[in-house]
Amino acid sequence: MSEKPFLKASALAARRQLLKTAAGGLVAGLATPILSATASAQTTGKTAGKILIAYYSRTGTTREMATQIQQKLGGDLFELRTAHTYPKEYRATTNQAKREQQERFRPQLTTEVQNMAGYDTVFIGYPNWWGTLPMAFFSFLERYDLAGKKIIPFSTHEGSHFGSSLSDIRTLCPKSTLLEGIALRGGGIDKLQSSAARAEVAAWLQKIGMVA
Ligand SMILES: Cc1cc2nc3c(=O)[nH]c(=O)nc-3n(C[C@H](O)[C@H](O)[C@H](O)COP(=O)(O)O)c2cc1C
Repeated sequence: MSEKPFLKASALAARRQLLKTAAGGLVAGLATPILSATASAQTTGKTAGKILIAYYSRTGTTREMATQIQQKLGGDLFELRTAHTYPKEYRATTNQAKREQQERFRPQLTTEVQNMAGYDTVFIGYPNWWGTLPMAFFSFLERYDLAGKKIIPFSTHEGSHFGSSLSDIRTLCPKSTLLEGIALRGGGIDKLQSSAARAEVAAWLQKIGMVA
């Protein structure tokens, strides 16, 4: 289950991203295609209709971050799920994911956002997979029109930080405004539930002006 193999593989991408971030900041522009439909969104009611927290998580680590964000801000939690599945075994999953990335596969999503037009801010949360977003998020960002919305990325990883995901988001969503995100080293749900990790998430939300 070790994710250490990714440290080397993605170190370059992470470094490139750091340089890009330092040079250009994290602000960018828009999105692509559309849709809306049935929901798997839940709401606390505090900020219903304004903030969407969309996430993909295979083993629950990124879900934990999404939940913490919702606890702080309210908004609607939305989990991306796919029609196809991944093997239980870690290495088999990474192999499948690698093939999907090489083939630019777009998984079919089985959950849908009911009214994307109603959201001003869309958090997108994902584990770093082979240096970028899981392919399910490519499906998502190509499917919904996020033009004019704020996109706030959050990610968990095992050494690659955001990898090249931020530039991939900019490419997919050129008319959205990409705010500063957070990438936390995963290491399992327990680690993300620690007070240190919670404090990091809270400080980041404050820094980007989402909480007073
Ligand atoms: C298919 C796959 C590819 C991965 N690729 C990377 C990677 O390139 N870099 C990295 O740091 N971690 C990589 N990881 C580790 C995950 O990003 C990390 O374990 C994450 O916290 C898992 O989040 P989740 O529990 O929400 O699924 C990969 C994991 C999987 C399953």
